[in-house]
Amino acid sequence: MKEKGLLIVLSGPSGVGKGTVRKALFSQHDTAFEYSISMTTRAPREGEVDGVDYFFKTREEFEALIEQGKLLEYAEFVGNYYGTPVDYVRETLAKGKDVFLEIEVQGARQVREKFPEALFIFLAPPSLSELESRIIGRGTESDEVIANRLKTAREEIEMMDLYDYVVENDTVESACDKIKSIVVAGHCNREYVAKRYLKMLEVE
Ligand SMILES: Nc1nc2c(ncn2[C@@H]2O[C@H](COP(=O)(O)OP(=O)(O)O)[C@@H](O)[C@H]2O)c(=O)[nH]1
Ligand SMILES: Nc1ncnc2c1ncn2[C@@H]1O[C@H](COP(=O)(O)OP(=O)(O)O)[C@@H](O)[C@H]1O
Repeated sequence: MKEKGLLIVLSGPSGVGKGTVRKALFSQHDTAFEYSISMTTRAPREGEVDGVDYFFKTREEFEALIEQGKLLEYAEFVGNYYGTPVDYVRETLAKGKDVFLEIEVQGARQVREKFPEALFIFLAPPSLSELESRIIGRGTESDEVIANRLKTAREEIEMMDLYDYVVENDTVESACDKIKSIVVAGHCNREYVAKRYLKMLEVE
């Protein structure tokens, strides 16, 4: 029987480039993991498609999903809910496929508790001033929101030590390469641990 797939969690502070790196990863043909499309109550942006970018839900629908235990994790971020559909994740892992989550840090902490065997990757900015430039450069927020995001980002960065790996988002291309290498290493480690156990069983 094929072994269960690996759950990969990419997280990091707001504005570090999680969405950008995730989109770049999934535009590459040799990316062998499956992206788990999140649920959200935020309104679709221009060009976003329901069931492709997100599953767009009303607050009532989202709260019903929480009550029914349909979410592996969820968090409220800048006034909207975001969450990961648990059935998709479990079914895909059971098929032996790797599943990739791109989520903010509160959600990642919940996954850590429920799926301690997942591979946790923290995307870090080259510096705080670079993070500030990226948040400002995105041009989507007011000065007040930017100041708030930066304060939150400092707190989010402090959560870095909960992760297995830190990847610096220097260039998008190099961040993608590093993430792929970590996933390969994650598989090798699991194989190594499984083989060691098998050996132990033979001895006993
Ligand atoms: N906890 C959690 N966070 C999510 C999920 N999906 C997306 N996010 C995060 O929600 C934040 C806001 O995403 P979005 O509204 O698309 O705006 P962005 O700031 O342009 O990426 C980002 O930090 C995403 O990583 C999810 O399923 N769960
Ligand atoms: N490696 C990078 N170098 C320069 N700018 C980047 C890089 N990665 C992302 N950005 C830019 O930083 C901003 C924030 O990226 P985004 O993907 O929206 O972050 P997040 O999803 O973590 O909130 C965007 O304007 C994006 O184009």
